[in-house]
Amino acid sequence: MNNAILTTHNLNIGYQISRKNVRCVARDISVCLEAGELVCLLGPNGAGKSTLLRSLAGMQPPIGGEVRLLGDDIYKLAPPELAKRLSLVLTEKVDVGMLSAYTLVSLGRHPYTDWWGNLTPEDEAIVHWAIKSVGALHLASRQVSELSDGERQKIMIARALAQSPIVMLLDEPTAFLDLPRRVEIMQLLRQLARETNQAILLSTHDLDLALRLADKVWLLSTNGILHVGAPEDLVLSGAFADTFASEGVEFDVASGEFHLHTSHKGEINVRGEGIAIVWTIRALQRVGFKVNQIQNSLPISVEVVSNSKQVLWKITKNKTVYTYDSLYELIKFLNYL
Ligand SMILES: Nc1ncnc2c1ncn2[C@@H]1O[C@H](COP(=O)(O)OP(=O)(O)OP(=O)(O)O)[C@@H](O)[C@H]1O
Repeated sequence: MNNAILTTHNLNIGYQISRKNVRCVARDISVCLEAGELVCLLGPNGAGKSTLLRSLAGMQPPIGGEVRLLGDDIYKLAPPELAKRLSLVLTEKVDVGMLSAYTLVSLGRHPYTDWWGNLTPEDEAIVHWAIKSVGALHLASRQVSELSDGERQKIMIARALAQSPIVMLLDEPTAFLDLPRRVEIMQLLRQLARETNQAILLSTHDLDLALRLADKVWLLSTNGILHVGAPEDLVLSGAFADTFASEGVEFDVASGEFHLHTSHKGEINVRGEGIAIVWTIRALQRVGFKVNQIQNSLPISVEVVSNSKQVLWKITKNKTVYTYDSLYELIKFLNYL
């Protein structure tokens, strides 16, 4: 079934840097955004994520190719019609003066209101619904300038929702937020895509969250190629590791995490159960040990002994047993070996 809302054909994006010279950032992009999907646009710094979002939003003419929104060329749509179909949330903090959160969200109804911007009861209901959908009814009467970054981001999303678009584009909506707020905003956007059947595309540097929450990933590499697929498809194809390969850091396909290159310190046996063993393994890997949970014949072994009150680490080296009550002390001991 094809639920494509926004499609691109052989799109080349970039900048006209002089009369004769063009800087092409990415080329030959033929993709589509589908109804009800949350798509995360990932890529290293400078890959062209913001350029792509602006090009899809009709704010920056492409160097070649086309962007179609419900079949219409986006660059030929009249601005009011475009605003009814597409909303854009940018990262920059906008100076909105003394506006209340409610008033800011109600500006999202601008494409539908009369010349004076009067809201009908139906507009008011949509504004109320948008604020409620992002869980921000308690913020409605507050001044936007007094809101925290996370609170303001919710209000900006509500404003975009109030526009009743079919596509929402967001440039780094989780920048400046702490981890719980980032998870909350990403989950909210995924839920909104499902409930409103909108297509939502957001750029982010939150690779871990995108891997866990996105229906689809658009992965833009620095050579201007866009890889598209389920997050797991891009991990399995190696596109993820290749795109983020850099000196000192590598993507671990097995764990889905990025690891720093650390000098290899040797292999170590680890035994034990429960959550303490998980964090013991992480601590040992962090400092460069290869952990073995099966073999028992290695020169160094660690046993994690835990009860409801205490965790102890018993380390055996050359038949001598040393006991520590913190991973910090255990690692310190291993670093001296
Ligand atoms: N106005 C401009 N004129 C010419 N080149 C530009 C302009 N704006 C950006 N660029 C270049 O285009 C490339 C892509 O920039 P863009 O901001 O789209 O990347 P990004 O993936 O969003 O980066 P980041 O993750 O750092 O925000 C970069 O090489 C940048 O230097």
